[in-house]
Amino acid sequence: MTNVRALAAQTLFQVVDKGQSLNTQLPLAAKNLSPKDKALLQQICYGVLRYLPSLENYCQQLLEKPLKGKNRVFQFLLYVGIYQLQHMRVPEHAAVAETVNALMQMRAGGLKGLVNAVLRNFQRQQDTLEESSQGNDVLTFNHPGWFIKAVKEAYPEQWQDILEQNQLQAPMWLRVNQHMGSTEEYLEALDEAGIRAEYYPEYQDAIILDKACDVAKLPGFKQGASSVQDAAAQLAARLLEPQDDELILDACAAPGGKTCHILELAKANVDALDADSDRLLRVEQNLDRIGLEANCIHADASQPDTWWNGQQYDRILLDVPCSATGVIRRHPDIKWLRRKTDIDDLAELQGQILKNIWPLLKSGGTLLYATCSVLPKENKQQVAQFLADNSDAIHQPLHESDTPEAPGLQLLPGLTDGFYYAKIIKK
Ligand SMILES: C[S@@+](CC[C@H](N)C(=O)[O-])C[C@H]1O[C@@H](n2cnc3c(N)ncnc32)[C@H](O)[C@@H]1O
Repeated sequence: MTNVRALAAQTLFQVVDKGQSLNTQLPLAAKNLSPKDKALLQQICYGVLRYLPSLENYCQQLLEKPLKGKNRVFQFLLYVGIYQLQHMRVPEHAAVAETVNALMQMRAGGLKGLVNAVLRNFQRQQDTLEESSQGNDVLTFNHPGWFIKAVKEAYPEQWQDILEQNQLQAPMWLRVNQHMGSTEEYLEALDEAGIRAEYYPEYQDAIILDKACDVAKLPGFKQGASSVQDAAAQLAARLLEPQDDELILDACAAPGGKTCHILELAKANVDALDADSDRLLRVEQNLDRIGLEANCIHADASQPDTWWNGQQYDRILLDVPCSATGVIRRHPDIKWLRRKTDIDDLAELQGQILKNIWPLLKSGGTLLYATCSVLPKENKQQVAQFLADNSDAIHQPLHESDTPEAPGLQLLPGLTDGFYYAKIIKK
């Protein structure tokens, strides 16, 4: 099947109804597409996931009854059609023609009349339909209700801004490999290659590109001169402050962005651990490209007795599994795949990993706890509880208002992704 709209409808059905991640479904759907069609498929899938509640609301009003059972996938095709009309400014005749072509390819020509009518009625009634979202937070901000409530509670002043940022396309940040040259030098190389970029000195190794570009066009990418990594994620290695010859544990390492950064900053001995063997392979691939080495271990960080050799670490990075609610703009499927109950389960797992990894740290050693979440339960509440439970854990402030009761540095999505860091030293 090569019709991009049909592929988008199938992909969205797999993600929203079948709970599959967009990261796994998109490459499967895009396998035989040209680069241009790949980009279109991605744009449509990201867009529909960004505006799903609104699209559902319009269809609810435009259809007598929702499409169900074996016709359910065509409900997603309607979302694709409406998304094109509302956000991509595709002319009505083209949006209808392309969507009908998709129907033909999906062997559902019988739905032509219905799809035609829904898309044309959407155009006619667009203003009224859009007004029907007013006063409803879920339809206004296009996030699940439980998440809006949690963000409102945690950030009474900033909740709207956070939700609006999540709807935007994320910028492309690079990490410059300090082994191979300075950030300023790489900025010059980008300029020579005609790639416009900017440097924010507070994110020492990071450069933001004006426009996302194919990594093959980046100077020295193949040789490891730079990597794609958000500036907030780049703070991990800098805050950990790795030193030459130290023994360091990166306990949840895959796909290895932070492992590579640690090794770019120091000639350290790094154990890179992950519970997912497929993802651990990606750590090895990333290390290979950069030409650095770590000891990759497939194991469960919450059960050190199954893999630890008894040698304590100088530094530990705990980039724990989390809700990923700080990176929704990069992964809009997170909004629909995460459930409210997942947060309690994740917080329990994070607490378990933190507790069981702590004995592996040397006296005087540093532990950096990190998540790409914006939810306090996974972040400051988690670390505050840990500090209260462990008298040998000394809280190390990362900024002026970082206290043991409300510990850590919480970055919200905007210039960078949403991230959380807390630094703890062992007595
Ligand atoms: C946030 S990601 C890590 C990202 C990584 N640090 C980087 O910068 O590329 C969390 C990782 O934790 C791994 N993970 C989940 N549960 C784990 C466990 N019990 N022990 C070790 N790793 C685990 C997941 O497979 C996932 O790769």
